[in-house]
Amino acid sequence: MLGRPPLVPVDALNTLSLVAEHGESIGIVGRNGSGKSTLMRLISGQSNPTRGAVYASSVPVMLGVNAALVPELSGDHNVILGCLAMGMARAEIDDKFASIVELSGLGKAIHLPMRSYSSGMSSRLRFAIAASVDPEILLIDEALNTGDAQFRERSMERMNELRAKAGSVFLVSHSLGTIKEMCTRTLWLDEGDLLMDGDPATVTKAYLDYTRHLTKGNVDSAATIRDEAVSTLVVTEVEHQGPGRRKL
Ligand SMILES: Nc1ncnc2c1ncn2[C@@H]1O[C@H](COP(=O)(O)OP(=O)(O)OP(=O)(O)O)[C@@H](O)[C@H]1O
Repeated sequence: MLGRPPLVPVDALNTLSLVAEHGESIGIVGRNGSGKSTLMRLISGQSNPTRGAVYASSVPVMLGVNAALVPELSGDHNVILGCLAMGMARAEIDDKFASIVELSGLGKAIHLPMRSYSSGMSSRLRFAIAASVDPEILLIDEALNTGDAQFRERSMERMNELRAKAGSVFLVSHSLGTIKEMCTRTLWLDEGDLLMDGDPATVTKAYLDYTRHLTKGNVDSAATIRDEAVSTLVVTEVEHQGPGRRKL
């Protein structure tokens, strides 16, 4: 039968509460569909929570400028457009222009229309534009991390620089090595629930144990690991913030 597809409500993320301190680099791990990107979108303000609120000392910036770019325009015009969309003044764009083009590694292709780029080339340009901001609160979703080996290395360098400058970083990654290497704290999400919030080595070990048991079909032992993880959670109560803070 033709007609409208049924609307299916999805609880992408259930009630959770946490405080990120200045200087923390917080990794987020979890299976596909566990709510990691949703949490990042809530923190960045790209989505609004159905209930609750996010308070931040400055505007959190997600590494990515997808919506702003125009395929018909050349790479260099898109650099300007992307930077304007991120709120940069023209003088700042002029200062940063050369380094953005260099980071993109596109060479002469920067003068060609973006629609002529391969998907890897487009990602490189997007990343180079996005990485030109120096936010206090930085959000990195691994899904953005594309490109060839050479570009990955260069983008990692720039990400490390950004992380070093930023006050707080949130990093979503399926690479537990990256999480352990780069983060001071790790959150484990599963089916929209926050299961664990602690040091990266402990949390990634529990998560890995859990997925191994699930892969082997040991549903009961996986559930035990899940329950143990949840029992370590300490509920953070966040009070309504006073002046100087903004509700996002
Ligand atoms: N725009 C959307 N419309 C409907 N459901 C959505 C939408 N975005 C996310 N979801 C659902 O919300 C849940 C959480 O998705 P989310 O993208 O946050 O997961 P994730 O942990 O980032 O997954 P992955 O590791 O696959 O990137 C999933 O069940 C997903 O299907």
